[in-house]
Amino acid sequence: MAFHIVLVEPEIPANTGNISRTCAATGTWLHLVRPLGFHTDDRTLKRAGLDYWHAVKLEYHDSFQEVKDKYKHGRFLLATTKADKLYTDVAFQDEDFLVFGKETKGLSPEILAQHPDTLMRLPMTGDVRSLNLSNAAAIVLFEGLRQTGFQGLS
Ligand SMILES: C[S@@+](CC[C@H](N)C(=O)[O-])C[C@H]1O[C@@H](n2cnc3c(N)ncnc32)[C@H](O)[C@@H]1O
Repeated sequence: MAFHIVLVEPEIPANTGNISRTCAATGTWLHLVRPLGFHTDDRTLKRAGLDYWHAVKLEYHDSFQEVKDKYKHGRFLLATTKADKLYTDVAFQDEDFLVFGKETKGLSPEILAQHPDTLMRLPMTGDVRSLNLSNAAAIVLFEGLRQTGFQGLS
């Protein structure tokens, strides 16, 4: 049993590398939806993931729809600055799919419209448009892990 992180068309290799390390440390699946803004042998990607890539449960997909078709019974929770609901008000469940958008544009209006009831946002103040992708993913994932009693190894 584990959470799933879905990155839709990620562009910056260091962000995906950081998230891969977080996934490896927590037993979380990582789903990368193409097109990716980097080659999978990118040095920055590898460096950010350190030598933990072998421990990542990794899948590639050609579209977000492909993820949904494969995991028909999955619950997809979408992180977006455009949500009303705070991520801390979500009751996370083991096996949830936590979905994040690309660095420049976020999730498309079409994808957001498919899941109007499961959008969540991280609170922000000031003129900042958004948080860094890998920070947003880690914050949401660890809230889900906290709620579901993840203890890790001592
Ligand atoms: C760098 S942000 C995308 C910024 C994009 N300009 C936008 O406005 O959506 C990359 C991804 O991180 C997540 N993210 C960043 N900040 C967030 C926030 N405050 N609330 C929810 N998700 C956030 C979202 O999934 C977003 O698609």
